[in-house]
Amino acid sequence: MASDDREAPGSYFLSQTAAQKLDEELMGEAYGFTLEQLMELAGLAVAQATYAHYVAPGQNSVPGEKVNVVVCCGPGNNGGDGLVAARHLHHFGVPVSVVYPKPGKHVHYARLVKQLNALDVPVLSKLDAPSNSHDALARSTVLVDAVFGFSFTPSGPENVREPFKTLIERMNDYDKILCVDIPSGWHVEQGLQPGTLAIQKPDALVSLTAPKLGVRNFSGHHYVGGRFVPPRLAQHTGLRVCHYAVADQVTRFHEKVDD
Ligand SMILES: NC(=O)C1=CN([C@@H]2O[C@H](COP(=O)(O)OP(=O)(O)OC[C@H]3O[C@@H](n4cnc5c(N)ncnc54)[C@H](O)[C@@H]3O)[C@@H](O)[C@H]2O)[C@@H](O)CC1
Ligand SMILES: [K+]
Repeated sequence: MASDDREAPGSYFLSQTAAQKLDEELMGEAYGFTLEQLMELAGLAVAQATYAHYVAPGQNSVPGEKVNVVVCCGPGNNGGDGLVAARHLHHFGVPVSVVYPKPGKHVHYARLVKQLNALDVPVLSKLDAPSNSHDALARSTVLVDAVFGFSFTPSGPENVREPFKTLIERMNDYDKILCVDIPSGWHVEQGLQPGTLAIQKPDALVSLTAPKLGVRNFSGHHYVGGRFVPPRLAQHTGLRVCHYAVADQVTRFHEKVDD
């Protein structure tokens, strides 16, 4: 963290309302971003974190093991981030496919799928659980969880509706899961709720713009991406923005949680 960031007042964490409001401000009159721009930067950050965490030589990649990435996408903008990430991972040379059981209606999602089709990145409607856990390929499959983000609201005892209920159940068979913005099914402000269907054991997380209150006690590998918040907006909303190295789109979040 840069010293001037450390001295800034405010919180590292966003409530659900604050996250939605920040988005609106970024895309409003004063700051002039478009959703497509923010999604592209968010998805690029997710691809960079996935590459750094599972593919690049280092402590989390096994030498000689071939990584396959499956990006599981939901119907909203969290799913859109996943579609963008899949395209960048393909360009990074990583074998990648997409599971997209219920495409969202916004025209931009259709464009993102078209871009994946043009690269022959498979876009499938369901995730098949690994048939043989001893199989080397199954072991090296990494999942990117882009099913639900900060707009997820539990719907009663059956907190996730189909087809995402089945998808999340299947995803829980894997242990290398990197979550986009918040683990799917978690309460945005209260985190994993006992007895609910959700990603149970996320290995890594890329919080976008800033971590949400629900991941305050997240104990896995925590990254932050979405490098687009103007300092003036951060100051005005009381948000502490993480420091990024010169050309990086992601940074590690390992601040002592003291606010
Ligand atoms: N400024 C930022 O941080 C940015 C955030 N973006 C992404 O946008 C996300 C928020 O996107 P959205 O507001 O579109 O919402 P989400 O992607 O969080 O999900 C909304 C969708 O999930 C469905 N849904 C909600 N609850 C459900 C339930 N219980 N069972 C089944 N389906 C359910 C809704 O019908 C809706 O289609 C963020 O988390 C982030 O990933 C980026 O795309 C752009 C920039
Ligand atoms: K998610």
